Amino acid sequence: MATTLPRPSRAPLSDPPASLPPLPSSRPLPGSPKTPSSNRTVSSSRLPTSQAPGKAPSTPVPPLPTGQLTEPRSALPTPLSNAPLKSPIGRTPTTVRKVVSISSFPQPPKGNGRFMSHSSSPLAGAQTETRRGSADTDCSVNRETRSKGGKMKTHNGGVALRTSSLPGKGGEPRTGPNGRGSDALLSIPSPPHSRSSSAQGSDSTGATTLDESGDAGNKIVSATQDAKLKREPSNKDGKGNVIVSVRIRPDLGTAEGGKSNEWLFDGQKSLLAYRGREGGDYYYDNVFTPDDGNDRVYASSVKRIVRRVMEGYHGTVFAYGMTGTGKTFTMQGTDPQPGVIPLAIRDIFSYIRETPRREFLLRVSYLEIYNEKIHDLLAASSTNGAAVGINSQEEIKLREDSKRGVYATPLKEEIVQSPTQLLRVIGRGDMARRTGSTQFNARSSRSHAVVQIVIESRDRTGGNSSVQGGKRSAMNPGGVRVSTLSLIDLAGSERAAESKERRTEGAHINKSLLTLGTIISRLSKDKDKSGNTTNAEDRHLPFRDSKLTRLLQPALSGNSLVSILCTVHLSLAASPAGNATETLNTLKFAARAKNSIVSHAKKAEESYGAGSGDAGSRVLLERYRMEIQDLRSQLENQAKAAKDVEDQNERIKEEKEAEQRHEEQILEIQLARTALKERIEHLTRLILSSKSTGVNSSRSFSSLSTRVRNTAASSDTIVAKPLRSSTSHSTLGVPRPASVRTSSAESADPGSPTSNLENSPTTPGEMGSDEEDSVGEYGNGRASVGSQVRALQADLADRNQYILTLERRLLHARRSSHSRTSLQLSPPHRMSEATPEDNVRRLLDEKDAEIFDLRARLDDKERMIAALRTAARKREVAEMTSKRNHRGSVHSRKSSFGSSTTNTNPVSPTTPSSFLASDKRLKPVDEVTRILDEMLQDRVGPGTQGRRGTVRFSDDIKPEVVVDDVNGLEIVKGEAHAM
Ligand SMILES: Nc1ncnc2c1ncn2[C@@H]1O[C@H](COP(=O)(O)OP(=O)(O)OP(=O)(O)O)[C@@H](O)[C@H]1O
Repeated sequence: MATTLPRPSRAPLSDPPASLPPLPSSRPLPGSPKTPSSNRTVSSSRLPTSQAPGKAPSTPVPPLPTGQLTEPRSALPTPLSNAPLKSPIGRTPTTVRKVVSISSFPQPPKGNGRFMSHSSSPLAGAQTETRRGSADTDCSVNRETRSKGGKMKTHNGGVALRTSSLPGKGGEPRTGPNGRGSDALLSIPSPPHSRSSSAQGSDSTGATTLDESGDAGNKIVSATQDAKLKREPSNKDGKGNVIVSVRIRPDLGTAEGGKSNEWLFDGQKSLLAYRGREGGDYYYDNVFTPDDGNDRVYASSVKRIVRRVMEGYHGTVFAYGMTGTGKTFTMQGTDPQPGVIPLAIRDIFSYIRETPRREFLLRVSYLEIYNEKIHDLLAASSTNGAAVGINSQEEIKLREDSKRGVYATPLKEEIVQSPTQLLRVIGRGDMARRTGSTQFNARSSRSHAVVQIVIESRDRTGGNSSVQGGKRSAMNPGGVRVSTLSLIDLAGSERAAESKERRTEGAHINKSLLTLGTIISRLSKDKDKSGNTTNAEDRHLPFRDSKLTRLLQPALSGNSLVSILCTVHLSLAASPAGNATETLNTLKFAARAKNSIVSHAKKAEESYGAGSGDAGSRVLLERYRMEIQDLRSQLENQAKAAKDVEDQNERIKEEKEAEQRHEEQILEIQLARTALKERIEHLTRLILSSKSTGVNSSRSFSSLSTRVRNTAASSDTIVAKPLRSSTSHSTLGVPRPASVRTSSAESADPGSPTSNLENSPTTPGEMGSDEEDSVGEYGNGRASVGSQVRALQADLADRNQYILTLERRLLHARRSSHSRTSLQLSPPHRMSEATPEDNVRRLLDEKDAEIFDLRARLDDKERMIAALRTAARKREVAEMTSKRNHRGSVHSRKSSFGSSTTNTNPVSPTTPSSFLASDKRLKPVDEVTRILDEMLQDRVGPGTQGRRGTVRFSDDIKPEVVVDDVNGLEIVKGEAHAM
């Protein structure tokens, strides 16, 4: 079985590190040991060709000693049955000078590969079946550009090497042209000290694997170890933690260089061979032919890393190569052919869309290292493509942090939310980047440009919430994971330039690239069991010798997944200018990188809280979440406070309104009381007291008593009918019974009607019996005075009661009036115009006017009452006088004089004859009183203008005018009813 086959020996990558990359001078780099080519040369003619294609050898082959130079291929016990290398013109290449042994390189893809010389590439389309997967296609299925026939193309287009021994599709064992039977190596375990180990279950190349758990580093077998070390299973997809690819730039139809049969490549086998001096076969994870577009380059070498970055790993992609070979084209691309950066951005956002359970925050920075100085390309504004103010920037330094690693500061970072925005930001940085014309590139990048996309992500549902002492609930999302994708377009290495500026730039560029090469080279040196380099000098890795290597330190030290895209231009390499060395150096750099970078990339840990220090505070997602929480609670508090204030204002407003209403009511009551008191005083003054002139006459009192009795007897209704009833009768339009108001009670207190009420007779019977008692007790005029006083007191009590009623009604009227006024003011437009003060003022004015009106009317009526009282008093006096006279005449007639009763109209000295003359026309006092009451009712009826409760005469009852001749007053009589 092929699995027992030992590995064929490999030529070690023993080229001196100093030779990579080349210095601008054309002279060989010092200390650049050369492996004797004779020992390394394999004549293609000596390669076994007899074996049938696809057939693996059955004979086990012992491994060659480590470091041993390759034997001629024909001598190798290799299962290969390589076809002879042929030039397109049928010339068999004489030698394959060196077989570059990269033990961990991925195996060539299945199928019938075919080596092609570079120059044949334009024709390759006719011979190859190109089935490039879209950029979305997974790498493992995307390498379907298959050249039929297993031919290796030469640069000038010839078929150089037939790799008929390669297996076809279907996972058959496959051997490389140099005898690397992948399956042959499967069962050989890696030694403990091997730097090349694959994580279990990882999907990677034999050399580098992605360690999902992040524990085991993935190691690369150095070339020197290659022969003796056992091989890891090789992954045909060539994907791992470190992916090294070489891209061959197509000729663009210009006379850029020469054609050569010395350069051969086979994209299918990821092989690039140089048949010239110091040449050899170089295997990589990918060799992209000139036919391969950016999408294929991305899908095979970067896509997987981008996905891993989204999952929490750090990733670094950089393009390396001499000037004009297509680094910028590969990284940026063009509109029809977007490069790695735009394709990565597209995938980043696709991943975000496909992962709803996590939330993301993206920020981007863009810097360039120009002449060993770092410039922020986003901080510099650009005008018409020219960087403005880039030189006046604050110096950007590199710092190191245990969490962040090496980083540039201060550096502007922009938060981006869409692919378009991200592309726009990067495009802005591109505008600010330095470019210049070189010998091989009209628009050459003169600086190393680093786009850094920081991805913060967090599980929305809380993730492993228990880690925080169980305090985090589902409401609190999980910890924040921060990963970084660095996309680097290095400046091109260049030989001596003509202009001074270009030379200075070139010197810096080459120095940094040289340092990078040195580090890569030293990393690939032999290591002892503990992983230390055996050579003491090689233990020192000069990361600090250049800004570029310092910045790349975390990635080169294994913290990151790495994809190196090396670009070559074989036409240039074959040009008479002698760029073959440069191209070779690029290939060697790529080979060493593949062989030396140990990536033990781990998923970034999730962090909780904003943390402390710069590293912690950079977790913007967490900071923003906390800020959002903080702002939310502030908002809630403010809303609560606002509501409290609103409630308080409402309460204050209500209290003010209530207070105002209360004040208004008090004012109204006071006004009403004042008015009523005044009226009572008036009325009290009008009522005759016992001390009044004329009342103290005994004759008068006796006659008064008689009159009262007579009046009471003549009337069906009893005196001292409470005015309450009178009022209600009046209101209902029913004629009120007459009341007797014939005397005054000096002691009556208008302010305390209750006390008067208590003493006042409430029933007609009481009143009547009192009168009778009084008459009976005294039997003269004096006896009736007491009765009169009681009657007056009763009358006063009634009036007080009446006042109370009036007060209530007045209050009620005010309220109704107030509410009507409010309603009138209520329309929105008026409300918005009138302030509450205006309303109150207007209301007060109305009330004042009303009070004034009422007072005026009250005055009128009081004057009328006064006149009527006077008239009534005179009439009563006259009556009493006439009765006394009558009794006297009867008595005298009965006794001695026998005087006649014909004189019915005796003239009293106190009674004017005119009053007596008008006796017939005068109406009883109680009727007048009733009219007055009704008039008073009119005064206090509901409504300010007496609309309701106003006393009106009905149409069918004509008011009767009684003329008081004594006072010259006209008294209107008539049955009234409330309207
Ligand atoms: N694969 C390719 N297909 C088509 N054109 C390409 C390809 N690669 C490079 N080119 C073209 O070659 C020219 C030089 O390429 P580019 O500027 O990318 O080289 P570079 O390596 O970035 O050079 P420098 O280091 O000087 O910046 C450009 O015009 C570019 O469009």
